[in-house]
Amino acid sequence: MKIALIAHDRMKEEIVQLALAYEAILSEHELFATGTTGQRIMDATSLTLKRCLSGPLGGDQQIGAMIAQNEMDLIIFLRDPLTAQPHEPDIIALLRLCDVHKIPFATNLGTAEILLRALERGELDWREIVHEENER
Ligand SMILES: O=C(CO)COP(=O)(O)O
Repeated sequence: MKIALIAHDRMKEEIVQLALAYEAILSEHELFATGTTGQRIMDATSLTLKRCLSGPLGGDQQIGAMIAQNEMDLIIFLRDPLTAQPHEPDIIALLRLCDVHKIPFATNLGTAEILLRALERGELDWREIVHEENER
């Protein structure tokens, strides 16, 4: 599965802790991240992530493009609910595309943990069927 991990600055420590706690599960998947988030996770874990640009420089849009092509299977995006972001339109666009393609999307730690446990139990395997149908 292709999983994107993204966090705003005030949430970076949370996503690093999440990646550490779920490293074994995450290591079985293809991981993507926005620039700084990806670097922080790679510095703290043994995970390898494909890093896009930093969010404000277009990283959200790069991940959004993958979602638009229905290539992304799970998004964990720990958004900062208390700080305005200069690239808010990119963030909203990413969210909207997840809804268009029915991609599981977590915006906080509570939901992120539920989704990662569901992933471990194989409850997101329906995404493989979506990919097979897209290839036809
Ligand atoms: O701004 C972001 C998401 O909107 C995250 O970008 P960075 O991971 O580069 O900080």
